[in-house]
Amino acid sequence: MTMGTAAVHVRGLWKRFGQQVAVAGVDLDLPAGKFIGLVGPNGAGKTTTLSMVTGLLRPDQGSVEVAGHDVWRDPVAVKARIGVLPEGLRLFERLSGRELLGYSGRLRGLPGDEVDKRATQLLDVLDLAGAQHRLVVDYSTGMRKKIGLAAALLHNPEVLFLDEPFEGVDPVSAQTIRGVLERYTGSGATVVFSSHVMELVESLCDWVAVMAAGRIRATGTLAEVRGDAPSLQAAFLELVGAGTRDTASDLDWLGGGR
Ligand SMILES: Nc1ncnc2c1ncn2[C@@H]1O[C@H](COP(=O)(O)OP(=O)(O)OP(=O)(O)O)[C@@H](O)[C@H]1O
Repeated sequence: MTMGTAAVHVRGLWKRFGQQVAVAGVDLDLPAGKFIGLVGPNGAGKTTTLSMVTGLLRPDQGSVEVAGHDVWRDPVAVKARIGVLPEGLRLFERLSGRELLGYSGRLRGLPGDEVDKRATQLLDVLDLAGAQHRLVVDYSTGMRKKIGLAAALLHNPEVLFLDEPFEGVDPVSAQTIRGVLERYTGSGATVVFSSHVMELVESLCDWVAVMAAGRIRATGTLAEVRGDAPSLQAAFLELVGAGTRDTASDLDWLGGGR
């Protein structure tokens, strides 16, 4: 696909869980070649939206195209072109890091020697070379995110989806992940990641979509979404209509040692 077109094109997306409306009519065009943040408070519908966009959860209504292909009519074409690091990532715990990459690469149809070459490079860049023969079950949270990221990147996808990729990751690993992602978008690929940490989104993304209560509240470049507000955080609080609840008097019993 060419630069300037939409990497993700969503129309009229809905998802209900019983009475709970998780996603309430989302329209979204995410530009290709950008580092994109999907931001919103807890429960905004980010994970539900990303699950529907990546073909993991069937929408009640609406259509999704990724890299020019319909996610629900042409799932194989879409899955070949995307990488996903889902929330609460499940990994094959009894494989070593290297075995996990070997397995992922073969599932993606890559030849064995190519998988080996790419796995060695990814393990190296992500600082996992020393732990490559340890079982994934013994990996720390940050190591799990990194090996999950390596598995999601192995087949060089056009679009990479990451649900809270920095949660539970220390600053050194975060910097490593960030370097890999910046290099990847620098070559024209698209990253879409969800987060509720505004500082992170502000420092990483060129483009953001703000979500609250199942709807998209704003989209555009950081400058466009920030507008006149002093920070993305301030713009965000205004957009999602955060109340000025008096927490201090609500919790008058808390603190002070007596
Ligand atoms: N499987 C499910 N069954 C019932 N309700 C669900 C389910 N998945 C999500 N929800 C509800 O849908 C809403 C949106 O949830 P979602 O996980 O998409 O939000 P989120 O923006 O990713 O939040 P967070 O930042 O806390 O992960 C929430 O109210 C949640 O309780």
